[in-house]
Amino acid sequence: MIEDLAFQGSLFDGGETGPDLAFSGLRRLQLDERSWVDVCPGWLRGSDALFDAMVATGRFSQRTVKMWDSTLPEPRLTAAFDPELAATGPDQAPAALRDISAAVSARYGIAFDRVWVNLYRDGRDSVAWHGDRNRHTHTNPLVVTVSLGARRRFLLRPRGGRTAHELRPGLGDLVVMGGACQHEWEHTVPKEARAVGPRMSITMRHSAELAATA
Ligand SMILES: O=C(O)CCC(=O)C(=O)O
Ligand SMILES: [Fe+2]
Repeated sequence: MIEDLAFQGSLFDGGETGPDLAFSGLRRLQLDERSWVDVCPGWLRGSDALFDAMVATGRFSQRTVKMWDSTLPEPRLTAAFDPELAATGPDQAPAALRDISAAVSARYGIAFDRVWVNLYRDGRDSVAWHGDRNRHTHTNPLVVTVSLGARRRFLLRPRGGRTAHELRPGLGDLVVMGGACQHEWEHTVPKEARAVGPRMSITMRHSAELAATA
């Protein structure tokens, strides 16, 4: 099944993988006075090759989530990677992860050293409305997402409110959530009834605290 996903991933954005160090086309969506989302369409060239290389690591698995009294399988696959160990260490992660992490770290002035990758196999895979858990350990954390493969809806709403923004990241698009986004807003990748190809999201977070001025 995973091999099928790799094949389908190769239909979109071919060529050699590399981030756009100029971040050309980046625009900031100001959600309110305290929260924002940066969007840079097509930021990662050759995103297909990375999609395939990530699948080939064979590191994806299905975690479980606790819902009230029961434990359920999460409706997506996930894998953790250490960008420092990319290509060299036992992690066997594609070298592109290190380049991506270096590029966003330089741009945003903080080391993105925590990498989680999500694989939405089809429209049945999803993630429910949430703010990322690093909001409990960090003030106004930045959360970077690089999307590979098919476009999926990515929605934002004020915590507990109505959907206010819809993005459709895929194909190497970069999305960065910042300001109070994790505290005061929620995001989701909802299930889709129509046929959708597989999408992968590389999420990067920082373990250090941001400088007060950032
Ligand atoms: O797949 C995405 O773009 C979002 C993933 C996400 O929100 C998360 O893993 O916390
Ligand atoms: Fe999230």
